[in-house]
Amino acid sequence: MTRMLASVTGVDEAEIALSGGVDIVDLKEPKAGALGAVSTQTIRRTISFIAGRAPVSAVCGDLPMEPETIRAKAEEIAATGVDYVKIGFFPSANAAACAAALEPLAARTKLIAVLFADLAPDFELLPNFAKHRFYGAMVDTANKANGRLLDHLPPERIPGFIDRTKSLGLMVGLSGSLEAPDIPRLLPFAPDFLGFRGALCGHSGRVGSISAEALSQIRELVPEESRAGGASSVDYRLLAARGYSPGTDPTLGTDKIFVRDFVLPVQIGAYSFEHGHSQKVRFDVTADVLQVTDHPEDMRHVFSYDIIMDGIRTIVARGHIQLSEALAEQVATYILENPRVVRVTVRVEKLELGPGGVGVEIERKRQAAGRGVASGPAGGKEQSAASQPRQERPEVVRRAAVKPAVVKLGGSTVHAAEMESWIAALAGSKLPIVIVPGGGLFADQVREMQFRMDFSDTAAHAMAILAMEQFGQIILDRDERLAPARSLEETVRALDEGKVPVWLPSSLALAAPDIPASWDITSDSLAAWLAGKLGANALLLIKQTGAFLGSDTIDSLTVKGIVDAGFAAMLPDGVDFHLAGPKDAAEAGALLASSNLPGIAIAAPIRPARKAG
Ligand SMILES: O=C[C@H](O)COP(=O)(O)O
Repeated sequence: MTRMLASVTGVDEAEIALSGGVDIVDLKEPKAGALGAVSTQTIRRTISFIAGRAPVSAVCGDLPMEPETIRAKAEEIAATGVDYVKIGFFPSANAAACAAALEPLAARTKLIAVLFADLAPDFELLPNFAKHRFYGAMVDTANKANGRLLDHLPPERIPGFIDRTKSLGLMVGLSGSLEAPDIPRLLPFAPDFLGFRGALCGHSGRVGSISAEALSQIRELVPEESRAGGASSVDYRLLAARGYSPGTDPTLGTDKIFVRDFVLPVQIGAYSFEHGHSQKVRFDVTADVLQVTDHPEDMRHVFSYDIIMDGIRTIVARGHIQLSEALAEQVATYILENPRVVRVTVRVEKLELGPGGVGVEIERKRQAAGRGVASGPAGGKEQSAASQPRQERPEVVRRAAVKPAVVKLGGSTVHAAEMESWIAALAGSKLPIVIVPGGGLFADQVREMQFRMDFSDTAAHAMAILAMEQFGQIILDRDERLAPARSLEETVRALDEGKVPVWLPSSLALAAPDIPASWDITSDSLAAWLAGKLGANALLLIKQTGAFLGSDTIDSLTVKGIVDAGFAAMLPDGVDFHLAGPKDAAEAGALLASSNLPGIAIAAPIRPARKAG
């Protein structure tokens, strides 16, 4: 859930912020620069007034990037007892040294590094902040007269910043002259908080005073975490402005929100001559959006067309796309993730392949049940596992002392340099894990032989499972802390003995009635299946690609082919799903040794309530 941070100058404005339900009260003097500091006396008085009703942060000021200057000021601010200390990192060769100088303080106070979108922020500093035990990082703007955050950091670059910061275990925030229309554009990227000052001051501007009315408008656009123990005070009809619409008013109709003639340079095409450069592509999108009121007055009541354009930009920024159909499908999936959208038409047109345009137009609708993005059977040839009665977990699992995470190591890493580091990281995990080997190159050979020798999917499925065992033997061969596990009993025993079990799937998987013999079911789905059998807390898929984002969903990952077609239906409810790619290998060892999973968390699919039993 994204929290709301409000920058205030002292007790008076803190009172307005608290009354307005702000999640984090941030002390800052706007007249003294981008990160103008207030006096330590003001900080202490404000902390005393707030009395624990909300966390308090305070900024250190626009300081020169000198390690000793930064450290001394941060110590002074921390001594007031604030919950978070925000430190500005302006462009400097000393930035890394400044981060290092703060490590002793970071060990006892939550430090948040502030980078500036309008000052060419160096995101390569993010691993430094993590290394020196910072608590979080955020982006703000330094020159408040020079535009908003999105003017300097375009929407398509934000998911990468957020995902990388989160993957380093840092809290992540966005701010920088944010205004009401920016909020529905930024919430889909799931930052931990959005920071505001200017938008809270109404017409008086950020050096004026914050107003209760302006703050209330912003508050209603950032979904409020339901207060512990109390019912959420939020009117869910208003949450619809950001797509939070558990139950919109059925008496109201739909609006058509459209984007027309939106032309972008896109790397697209299956032909070799279409690779290595971009071509103009025109997008026409029309979304049927559930109304939340028939008297729209402001951003709380509308679905922003910016969300459509940001989604297209974000998808296009991921890299080369083979087919117009795949691009259209990804755009439709992204837009349908917003629960208020009930139908979307997407037209993708290449403009440079001839005198006219060529392309595709698709229409996709939301499934009526539950108005969620139904993730029904993933198109497997047989009945999907999700629709089959769940089998009871064996006694040995129910009695197991630990609930592991299941980690699938992609077989395509078998020839990659980082495979060794992945295996070492997994073998050294303090988090109880079970490794599921991918089929990778061995499974590719099965597909090729099936094409040449024309044997059945059933035979191919069995051979692909044996392919997983072949890669499993390679993994086992690399580290003595690993142990083979063919049954649930062997898996639990290995965990109890402090070993890391490597699942050799043929015994269990070939006998399982709820695993269809289909190419829709690969090691992704089998890892999800095992997670269900073991009652795992989490499932991590380690991929040889990094072409995914925290804003991805299981549906979008399926469309992109990053998870297999059966995965959505096979993933059990309640299992946290994570994805990691090559860039996560470097930090994986440290994270696993500290019982953390590498990679990024992917939102659980919205599923119609499953029938009990
Ligand atoms: O982090 C919060 C900042 O104080 C935001 O201030 P601003 O909205 O005026 O850029």
